[in-house]
Amino acid sequence: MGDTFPRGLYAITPDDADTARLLRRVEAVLQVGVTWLQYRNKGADDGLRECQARELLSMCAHHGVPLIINDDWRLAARIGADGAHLGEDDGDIAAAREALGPDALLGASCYDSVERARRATAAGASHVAFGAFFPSTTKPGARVASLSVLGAAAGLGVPRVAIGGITPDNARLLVDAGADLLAVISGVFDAPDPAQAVHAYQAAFLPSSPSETAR
Ligand SMILES: Cc1ncc(COP(=O)(O)OP(=O)(O)O)c(N)n1
Ligand SMILES: Cc1nc(C(=O)O)sc1CCOP(=O)(O)O
Ligand SMILES: [Mg+2]
Repeated sequence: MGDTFPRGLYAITPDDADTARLLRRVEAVLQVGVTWLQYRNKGADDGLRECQARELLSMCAHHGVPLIINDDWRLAARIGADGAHLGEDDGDIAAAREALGPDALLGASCYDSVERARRATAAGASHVAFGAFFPSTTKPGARVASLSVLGAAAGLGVPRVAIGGITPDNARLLVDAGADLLAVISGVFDAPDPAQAVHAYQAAFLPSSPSETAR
């Protein structure tokens, strides 16, 4: 069943008030290829967020990459984005599903709770996110999740996203534990070479080489 789920890198934008610079940074990553992009900007006012979201949506459409809007399903609906991501303080999943329609990507933050993921899926979430699995410089206060939550959520029938402090070095651990998508901010956008970092995350989804499995 999980064979048909989307897999790969789910890049999330860093807070950047300079729209031209943000678009350059994202373009470099989209050129290599990511599975999904999330627009997240915790520092922008409503006007800047809508402007940046609209620019990113047209860039993502050009690259064939779905754009998911963090926090604000109304903004996602207004601009025709591909979906929204909601945490525990970001509104009602069922209301968002109703507004966005049956085909929208609708993610729910589930932290370390399979029960929360079960409820979110029943309310209309199309995928569920767990984390933080490792210390995150972006969100130092994030709640901690254990690897076992990914396996425990396998039966929900929706893709499982892992987030929080994910680096190319720990990425395979999460994929092996059941993550379908790896959601990453700093590991991509703060990397000295973001394009090279994208390749490194993509490698975590490839089968292990025979020399690695023999070890
Ligand atoms: C893919 C993904 N997973 C989790 C989050 C975190 O959502 P939330 O808890 O609402 O925190 P903020 O991102 O809004 O600070 C996410 N954005 N994306
Ligand atoms: C936005 C966010 N949510 C988290 C959660 O655990 O729900 S961790 C996190 C930060 C992710 O950024 P980085 O890849 O730089 O660690
Ligand atoms: Mg949120």
